[in-house]
Amino acid sequence: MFVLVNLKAYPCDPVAVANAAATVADDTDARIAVAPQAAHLSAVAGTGVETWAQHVDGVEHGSHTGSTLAEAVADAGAVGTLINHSERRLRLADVDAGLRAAERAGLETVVCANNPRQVGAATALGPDAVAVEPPELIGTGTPVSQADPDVVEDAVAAAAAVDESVPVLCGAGISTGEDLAAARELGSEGVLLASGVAKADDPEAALRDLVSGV
Ligand SMILES: O=C[C@H](O)COP(=O)(O)O
Repeated sequence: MFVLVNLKAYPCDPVAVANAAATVADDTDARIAVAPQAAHLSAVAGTGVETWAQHVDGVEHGSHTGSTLAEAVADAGAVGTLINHSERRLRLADVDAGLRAAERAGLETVVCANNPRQVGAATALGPDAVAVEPPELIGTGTPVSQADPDVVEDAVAAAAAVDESVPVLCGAGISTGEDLAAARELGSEGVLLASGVAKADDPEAALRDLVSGV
């Protein structure tokens, strides 16, 4: 199971969370990655934790003020990127362009989708993985894997119908080992989570609990 921790724009200490994630990953052999704000990528990568971007734009080097360039993200130490997070939704053409930019820069990709139909469409664009996240459960602490198991199973089926080699992650409200174990039972190969770690008083303890479900 892949545990991808998105720090969003939460007021946590990204380096402290990254150090906690690196420690837990080393102790447990779990695959844990942290996706901080773009401005914090270098600092987070400096901890040795697997580092992901929250977004890249579908642009190349050139006149693109304010954009997030895939090559710059990779130079800062990221090895992967989210695309089309529910809080950073893109048009289909921009998801495609973001994927091609990430590929060009050698970044692994997870394309997010709100429901199984979108998972099928996202899979057709050729990402390394897709993640299903019902927007209404994001940030609620109510885990998708227990509150809405059908959406996870249907997402796994939707991705497999397009390309069986593309793994499915699930996210929204995941915070415990029990939530992660439930996700795995439904066919998910990883979890995308944020508040359960970024807002935890003790991120290391939160991560240890999570990976107990691996
Ligand atoms: O990127 C993470 C997801 O939006 C889930 O957020 P959450 O774990 O706070 O529900």
